[in-house]
Amino acid sequence: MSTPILQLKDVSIFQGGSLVLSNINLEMNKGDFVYLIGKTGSGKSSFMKTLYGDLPLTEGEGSIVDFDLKTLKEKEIPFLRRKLGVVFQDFKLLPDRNINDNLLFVLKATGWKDKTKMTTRVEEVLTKVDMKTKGFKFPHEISGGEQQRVAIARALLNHPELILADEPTGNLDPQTSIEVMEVLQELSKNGNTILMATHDYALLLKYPRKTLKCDENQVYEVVQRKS
Ligand SMILES: Nc1ncnc2c1ncn2[C@@H]1O[C@H](COP(=O)(O)OP(=O)(O)OP(=O)(O)O)[C@@H](O)[C@H]1O
Repeated sequence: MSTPILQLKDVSIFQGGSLVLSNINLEMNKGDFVYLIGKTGSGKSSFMKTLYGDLPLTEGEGSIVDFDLKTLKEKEIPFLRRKLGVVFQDFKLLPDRNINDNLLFVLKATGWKDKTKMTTRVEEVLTKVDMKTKGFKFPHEISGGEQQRVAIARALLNHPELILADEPTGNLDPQTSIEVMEVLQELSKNGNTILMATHDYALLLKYPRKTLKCDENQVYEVVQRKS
């Protein structure tokens, strides 16, 4: 059997010396889709930050895309991030360049050299999120939902083994949230592995998947009934 993409054993997460979450146990394998839910301040972002190396893992055991989170060194973090696709609530596109150049910038920064291959890859990921015809536009010239789709395309550039989406629909209206969710569902159907933090319960009901809830410093699985 192949090793899990993500494995957490008895992990506790701290912020500024205070316990945020304790006794987290989670295993994710290729193709899994898992939601992380919980109220504001319950620890979802701290959980995500631990996974992409922004918050050190000090208690428990954790491995992610073949990196050991407990022994992760500062200089390994860029290599970890290359195997992850991280999507944030606020898109984080560079405002001073168009969509194509936003994506090319990431490819250059991650070591791509061949111009033709780079252009092809940008087209491929923009096609996946249905944004191929808008690559010439600047971020301020497209809607919030479109910006988030571009941010998802950017996350896909280096064929991530795991996509971490932290409140990807947090800034979007309900209809646009569904459009972004459809993109994530399609990626999931095609074998991508996705962990998504959200407080949007309407999405959970519409797209039921395994759900972990952060509450009162604990993380536990919520059983959803499929209708
Ligand atoms: N840099 C920090 N230093 C100290 N405490 C922090 C820091 N960041 C977050 N916290 C605290 O950790 C707890 C969890 O915060 P976190 O941002 O992980 O929650 P969240 O569930 O993601 O909330 P939200 O939905 O508002 O983003 C909160 O009590 C918060 O005040």
